[in-house]
Amino acid sequence: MRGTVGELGEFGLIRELTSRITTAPAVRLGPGDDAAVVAAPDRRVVATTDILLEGRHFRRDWSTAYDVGRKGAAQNLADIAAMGAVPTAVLLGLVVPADLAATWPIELMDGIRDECGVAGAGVAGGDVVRGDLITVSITALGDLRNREPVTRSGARPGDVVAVTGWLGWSAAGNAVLSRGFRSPRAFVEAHRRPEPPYPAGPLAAELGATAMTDVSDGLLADLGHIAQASKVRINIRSGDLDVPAQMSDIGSAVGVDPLQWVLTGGEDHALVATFPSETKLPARWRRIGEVRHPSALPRVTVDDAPWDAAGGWDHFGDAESPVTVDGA
Ligand SMILES: Nc1ncnc2c1ncn2[C@@H]1O[C@H](COP(=O)(O)OP(=O)(O)OP(=O)(O)O)[C@@H](O)[C@H]1O
Ligand SMILES: Cc1ncc(C[n+]2csc(CCOP(=O)(O)O)c2C)c(N)n1
Ligand SMILES: [Mg+2]
Repeated sequence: MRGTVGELGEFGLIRELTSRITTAPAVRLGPGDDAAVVAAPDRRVVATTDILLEGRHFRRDWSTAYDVGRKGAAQNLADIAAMGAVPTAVLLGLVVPADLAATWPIELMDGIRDECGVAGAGVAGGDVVRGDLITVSITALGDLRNREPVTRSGARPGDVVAVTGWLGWSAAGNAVLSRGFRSPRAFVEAHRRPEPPYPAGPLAAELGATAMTDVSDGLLADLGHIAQASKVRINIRSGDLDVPAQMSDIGSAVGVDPLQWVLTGGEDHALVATFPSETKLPARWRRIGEVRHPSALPRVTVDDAPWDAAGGWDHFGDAESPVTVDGA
């Protein structure tokens, strides 16, 4: 594909994008009509939306269009899994400049399609608009399969806190990239393409998880949402967190405590959940803490003490990008 988006035109672009998607069981009527038709066997639909903005969520010199597609789909599909649901379909709202190479949105769509394929979902439709900054707005739908949704508000004192998936890898990759390096590759790749453990969400629901969320803003920040919604305190035991040797090496090289990445780095989309203490945790879930009664301490503590360094990502916070600004 040669030329720009402007040369292709709106309908030419839509034709290129939709010609690349594959079928999925839940998408009964895909792109091409005024709206799509998506099966909802449970009769309740789980729905979520997330925006990726060029410069804020991704940089074209750090990530390929394909990577951005994988990541944009992943962060939405992870939200569906975090409700204990199975992803069914996504819709793509896309803003692109007219002078953008046409290959960019096409490769983006390839990434979205492939990540949807990992999670079992399909692309049901979307919209394209011309604008100055690339904006990728994805909406994902999911099915509860006759189970109750796992909300943020069900954690109870005595529950155990467990996590599955990666923590701190994306933030370490971000730190590497923002210093102008391209390696170690594993961390850079983790930043470009998170790997949420999709099937673990419905499995946790099946096992009676009392609360769950995906880690998008940082473990402490996202557990803070659970603690607040559940009116409890959550304590994390730092000794139970995995800090890989290579992450420590990067930390030493750039002068950041790697535990800061594990505790406050977002974008890995690990799943963190609370379970009744007697639950036998499935393989790959690691126990990292426990739910306590509220006290004078902050809602989330590390080793039963306040965590004084930056807590996580806030788009409107003072330290807007706590994991990229020298890791503090
Ligand atoms: N503009 C908005 N209008 C209505 N509800 C919103 C809006 N922005 C956020 N929310 C709601 O607020 C809640 C928290 O949103 P948030 O974006 O923090 O969750 P998330 O998608 O899990 O996190 P992340 O965006 O970091 O992936 C969600 O239920 C979301 O639907
Ligand atoms: C170029 C660039 N700079 C910084 C970051 C880091 N970052 C951006 S948004 C976010 C939290 C989740 O956002 P949201 O709540 O919108 O899902 C994080 C950790 C990045 N990915 N790319
Ligand atoms: Mg989430």
